[in-house]
Amino acid sequence: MPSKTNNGVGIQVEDTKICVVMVGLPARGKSYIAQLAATFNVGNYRRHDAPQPTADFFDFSNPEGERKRRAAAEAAVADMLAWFRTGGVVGILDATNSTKERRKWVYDTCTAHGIEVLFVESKCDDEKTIMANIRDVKLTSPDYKGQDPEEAAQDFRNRIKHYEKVYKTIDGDKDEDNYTYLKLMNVGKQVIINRIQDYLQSRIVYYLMNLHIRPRSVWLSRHGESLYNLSGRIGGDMLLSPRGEQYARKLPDLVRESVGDDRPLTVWTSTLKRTIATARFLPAHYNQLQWKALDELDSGVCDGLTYQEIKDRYPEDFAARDEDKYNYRYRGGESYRDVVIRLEPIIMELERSEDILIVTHQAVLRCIYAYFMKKDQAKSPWMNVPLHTLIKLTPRAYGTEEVRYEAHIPAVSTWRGKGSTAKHENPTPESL
Ligand SMILES: O=P(O)(O)OC[C@H]1O[C@@](CO)(OP(=O)(O)O)[C@@H](O)[C@@H]1O
Repeated sequence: MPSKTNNGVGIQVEDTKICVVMVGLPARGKSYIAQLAATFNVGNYRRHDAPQPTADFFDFSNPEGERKRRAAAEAAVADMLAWFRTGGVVGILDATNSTKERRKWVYDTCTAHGIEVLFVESKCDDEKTIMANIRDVKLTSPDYKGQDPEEAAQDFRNRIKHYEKVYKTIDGDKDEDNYTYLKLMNVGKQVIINRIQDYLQSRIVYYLMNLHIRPRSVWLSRHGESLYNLSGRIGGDMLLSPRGEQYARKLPDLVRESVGDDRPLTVWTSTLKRTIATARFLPAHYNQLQWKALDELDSGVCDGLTYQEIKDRYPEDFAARDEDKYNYRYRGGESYRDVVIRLEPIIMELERSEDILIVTHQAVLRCIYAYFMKKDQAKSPWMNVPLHTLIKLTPRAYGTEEVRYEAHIPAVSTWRGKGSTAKHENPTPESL
């Protein structure tokens, strides 16, 4: 019997481990979807042996190609199993897994190791989406690095043709009816769900059903420098300093420079004065929404104190927070882990949306940034996120692209190193 544990939101869940196995032809958004957890991308293993193969490598009647692709799949699965043994919970096996034989092998191997399998098939016959994916892959895949874009696109189309010859959709016939699977047709227009059995599987399905693979960007900004930032106090609901006010006035230009004039944008702020004030000069035709879930980490009894005051009044708490900043919960307040959990609806809505600009706070921004950049959430509380900087994140099949726009308006640093109570400390290179 599997044991039961608390999943951090107060719900008892079975101690399950799940391998999400992607299925589908190339250029159907699989790698894009798979960006979102610990991913074992068979292509990355194959590139050790065959860094930039042409399309005929993927011809299923090419024995050399077959052998190398099989070896890559075995290496990826072996590493994934080792990762599960170190405590991993949800792993993604990102490959085409386009034949029944390959799926059976993955299924048998995982279940023999006590790991549940959830197949996620992305089917798509919408030419526009496929072309956009081909363009994206051609621009970002290491397979085509340094190659002529047109030739790369043609070669990639030929590769897809080879896969089409052997590809079998998961059709729920007698061979595959016992599998747990989610089939997403044309980027979620139609969805088929088969044999979803437990809590974790249903959470993954809920999450995947909210994803889309259309191109979009997310812009992130902290509020302008606040009066509390100036005095080194945390939390509160203060207005902006004169330099913070300057940033608010400059933000529309920074946004225009990055977004362009006619692209529609939705702006999300927290419910606190400093983010609302920072967003107030943005064009009136941008939809603006305030989210309680974007409010700054609640510092409970320490709200409004400086780090020195916290250390003087609550020395044990100060030390405990430095010891484990991600899990430490302020008395009467929150931990970073709490913030990550309360951000779930925000992440879900972000995944459903097109272009969004979020004006929020240091702790919240660290968590959102870590999510998109696949950084370890447990390390994110020590990350430096400077004031007066607009960050543009664009999720792509092979990672999220980042561009930063600096307003060149001076602001204090609110970064703090472990053990320090300094008010405006300079960030260390590791924190950047
Ligand atoms: O978790 P640490 O590093 O203490 O930083 C979070 C803190 O960042 C601050 C600034 O120091 O956020 P904010 O951007 O909202 O002003 C504090 O209010 C908040 O408590």
